[in-house]
Amino acid sequence: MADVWQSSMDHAVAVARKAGEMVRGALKDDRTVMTKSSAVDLVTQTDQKVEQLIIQSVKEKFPTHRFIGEESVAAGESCNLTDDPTWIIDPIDGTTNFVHAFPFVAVSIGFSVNKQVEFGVVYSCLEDKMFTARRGRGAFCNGEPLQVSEQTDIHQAIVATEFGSSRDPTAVDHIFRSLRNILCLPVHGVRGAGTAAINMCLVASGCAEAYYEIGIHVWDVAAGSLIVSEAGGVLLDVDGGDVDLMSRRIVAANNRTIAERIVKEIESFTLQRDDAPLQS
Ligand SMILES: O=P(O)(O)O[C@H]1[C@H](O)[C@@H](O)[C@H](O)[C@H](O)[C@@H]1O
Ligand SMILES: [Mg+2]
Ligand SMILES: [Mg+2]
Repeated sequence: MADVWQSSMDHAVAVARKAGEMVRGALKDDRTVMTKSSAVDLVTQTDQKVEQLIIQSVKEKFPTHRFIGEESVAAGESCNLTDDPTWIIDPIDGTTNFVHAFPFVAVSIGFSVNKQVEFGVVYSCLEDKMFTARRGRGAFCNGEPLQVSEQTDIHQAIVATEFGSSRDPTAVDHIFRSLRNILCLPVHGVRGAGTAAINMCLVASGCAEAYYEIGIHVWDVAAGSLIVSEAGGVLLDVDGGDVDLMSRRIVAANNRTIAERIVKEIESFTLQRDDAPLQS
């Protein structure tokens, strides 16, 4: 049966590739670092230019579609997911990596309809890996099918996580205690690529058993969440309930056994939701 969202997905792949070229081109040149929510929440002109490139090109082709873009939200746009077709964009996932030329940087584009992610595209542009997933039709990297790891023993797992961009001491204490719990299980290792989207693609590829983080935003994980689930993985909230992409918390794992084991070790905390009303 023809796929009603195929042309949108094709466009997402094409524009992610174009965006990736822009990111690669700017890697050595763009040193105009600005900050957002904290001194370590970085943004560059390239983040802003790439988001504009993606939004403009989508608007020309699909004028009725809506957008949630990281840099547009930073500039004051609302972050509400409606039932309308919505492009959820992180122009550079891994801006800190980009600024330091640390070689994991992604363009992440999720597309949701009726609040459900229909396709996800993560272009790891320095590795030239194009990760894609279409709901119900599997996940791929450069056209090759992806499958999560079969490991069910947490002691033989690699777990990915990040420290995030908050330096609030209470939040950092929670993060460290969770990390300590997980390290001391013990697990084989803890890793972090510096980007939520690539961490999730590593789970989808079977290279890591799980990824969890508190503090991410919907644009970090919209595309990656579908890539993980279409590769056979599971998504949970850090308290073990259903994942909520607006809640800023996620566990993505190869299977439920690993996901639930990790949940037991996470010291959870709550942050302001992405869709909280704007403060005037
Ligand atoms: O701001 P960008 O788009 O680079 O994304 C974020 C990462 O994806 C997080 O995992 C990570 O922990 C950081 O919070 C980082 O900000
Ligand atoms: Mg991001
Ligand atoms: Mg970003």
